[in-house]
Amino acid sequence: MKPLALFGGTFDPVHLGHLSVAWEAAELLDAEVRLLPASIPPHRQPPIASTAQRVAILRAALQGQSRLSLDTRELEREGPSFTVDTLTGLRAEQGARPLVLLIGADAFAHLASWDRWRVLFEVAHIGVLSRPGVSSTLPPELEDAVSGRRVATADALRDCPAGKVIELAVTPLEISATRIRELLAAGRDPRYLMPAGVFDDPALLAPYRR
Ligand SMILES: Nc1ncnc2c1ncn2[C@@H]1O[C@H](COP(=O)(O)OP(=O)(O)OP(=O)(O)O)[C@@H](O)[C@H]1O
Ligand SMILES: O=C(O)c1ccc[n+]([C@@H]2O[C@H](COP(=O)([O-])O)[C@@H](O)[C@H]2O)c1
Repeated sequence: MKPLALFGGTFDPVHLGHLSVAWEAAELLDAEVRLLPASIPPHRQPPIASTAQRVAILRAALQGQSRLSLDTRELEREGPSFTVDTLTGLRAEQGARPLVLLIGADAFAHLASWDRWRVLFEVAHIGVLSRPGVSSTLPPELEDAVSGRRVATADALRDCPAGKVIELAVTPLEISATRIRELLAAGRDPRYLMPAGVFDDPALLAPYRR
């Protein structure tokens, strides 16, 4: 069975960096990949756009392809969107199917601060997406937890449902939602940093314009 990979984020807003790495992860892992917007991201300021606005941008961004889809389960839960709760729910739903949590290298370096973070390895594999300017050196506590779990090939993720860590060397794209918010707030048009469909409806990016 194809692994199911979840790519969580605030997506405030989604950009071509997200979509490109998610697409490459789908290819490298031969997996179904779902983008998983957080309702209340646990470790940052609340998003600028509302949940409905972020979802509308995601839907526009995903049009015209069928490899990446949207999973809105975190938006239906109250309180902070703890990833461990989401993956535990998915594990119950998906049986022994391999699950892969996709995380950018910057977010992965902070994994040891996540809620019940050691449980994550019991419910899913982790796919770490390289990101420009982010070192692969981990804090000692996280390195201890990860060493012994690393695998080099995607095939190794199919042998068991959870517990492995794979580094995915994706094409570096130095795009961030922070930069896109800055450009929009300054009245600029980040047209080629975002998927074309998002610009078809000017209302979609209105929350970020001043
Ligand atoms: N250009 C990129 N390359 C690789 N991973 C990325 C890239 N942009 C975002 N990610 C990863 O996508 C996930 C969701 O990120 P998020 O929605 O916070 O986007 P962001 O661009 O980092 O946003 P912000 O600038 O608001 O912090 C995280 O795991 C993050 O590391
Ligand atoms: O579960 C946690 O404690 C936790 C702490 C920080 C981040 N996360 C998740 O990591 C993903 C990326 O977060 P962010 O803040 O980089 O957009 C998103 O799915 C968050 O819900 C999860």
